[in-house]
Amino acid sequence: MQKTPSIAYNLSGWMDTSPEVRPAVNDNWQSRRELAAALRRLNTAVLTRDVPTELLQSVTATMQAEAARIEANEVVPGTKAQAERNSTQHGQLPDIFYEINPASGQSNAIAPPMHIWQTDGRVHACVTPSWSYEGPFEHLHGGIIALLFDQVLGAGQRITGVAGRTGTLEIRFHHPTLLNKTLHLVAKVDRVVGRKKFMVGELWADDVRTASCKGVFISERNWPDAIA
Ligand SMILES: CCCCCCCCCCCCCCCC(=O)SCCNC(=O)CCNC(=O)[C@H](O)C(C)(C)COP(=O)(O)OP(=O)(O)OC[C@H]1O[C@@H](n2cnc3c(N)ncnc32)[C@H](O)[C@@H]1OP(=O)(O)O
Repeated sequence: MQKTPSIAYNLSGWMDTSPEVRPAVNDNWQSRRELAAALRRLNTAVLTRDVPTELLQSVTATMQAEAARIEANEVVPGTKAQAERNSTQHGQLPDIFYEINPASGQSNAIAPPMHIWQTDGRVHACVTPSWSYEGPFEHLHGGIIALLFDQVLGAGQRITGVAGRTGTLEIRFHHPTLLNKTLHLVAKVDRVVGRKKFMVGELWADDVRTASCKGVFISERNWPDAIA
C-alpha cells in the first residue's frame, strides 16, 4: 500500500529577510519563473500594441498548442497538493508558496510579482505594476491595490507567530497610483486581541503615500500551531 505523504504545514522560511529575490530552489522552478515572465511580457505586449488580427490569430493558435502540451502532464492542483507531492522537483511548502501565490509568486504569471521581506518587526514589499494592471487612465487598479495590501498585511501577521485568514480590509485611496513605477509597501502589527490580528499598512510611490490600509486577520480556532 502506498504511504500517504505527510508534510509539515510550516511556512517559516517563506518570507525573505532582504530586498533580494531569492534564487529558485531548482531548475524546474527557475524554468517556471522564466515562463511566467514570458507570459507576463506577452500579456502586456498584447494589451499595449496595435496588432494585426492575423498575427493575433496566429499567436493564439501557437499558444493553444503550447497550453495543450503543458496540460498533457500530471495534474497537481494547488499549493497543498504540490507540497504533499513531496518530490525534489516540487520543493517544500514555503518554496511552493513563494512561487505560486497570485500576488507575490515569482512563477505565477498573474502576479505582478510583488517581492516581500521582513525586517525590524515590519514587512516590506516592492512591486512595479505594468499596463496589465491599469484601472483608471494610466493608473493602478484599486482592486490590485487591495490584492497587494491583503498579501502584505497577511504576510505581516506571521510576526505574531500565528497565521489567520483575512476578515476585513479597509483601504483609503489617498492619491492615484502610477503604473510602471516601483512602489513600496510597508505593514506592521498594530495590536492583537484574542484571535484577531489588527494590521496596518501603507503604499508609497516615491515620497507620496497613495493608499493606506487597516486589516483584521483572524486565526482559526483549531489552527495547527506549526502554521505561522
Ligand atoms: C489562507 C491561510 C493562509 C495561511 C498562511 C499565512 C501566512 C502567509 C502569508 C500569506 C498571506 C496571504 C494573505 C491572504 C489571506 C486571504 O486571502 S484569506 C481569504 C479571504 N478570507 C476568507 O476567506 C475568510 C472567510 N471568513 C472566515 O473563514 C471566517 O469568517 C473567519 C474570518 C475565519 C472568522 O470566523 P470565526 O473564527 O468563526 O470567527 P468568530 O468566532 O465568529 O469571531 C471571532 C472574532 O473575530 C471577529 N470577526 C469575525 N469575522 C470578522 C471579520 N470578517 N472581520 C472582522 N472581525 C471579524 C468576531 O467579531 C470575533 O471577535 P470577538 O467577539 O472575539 O471580539
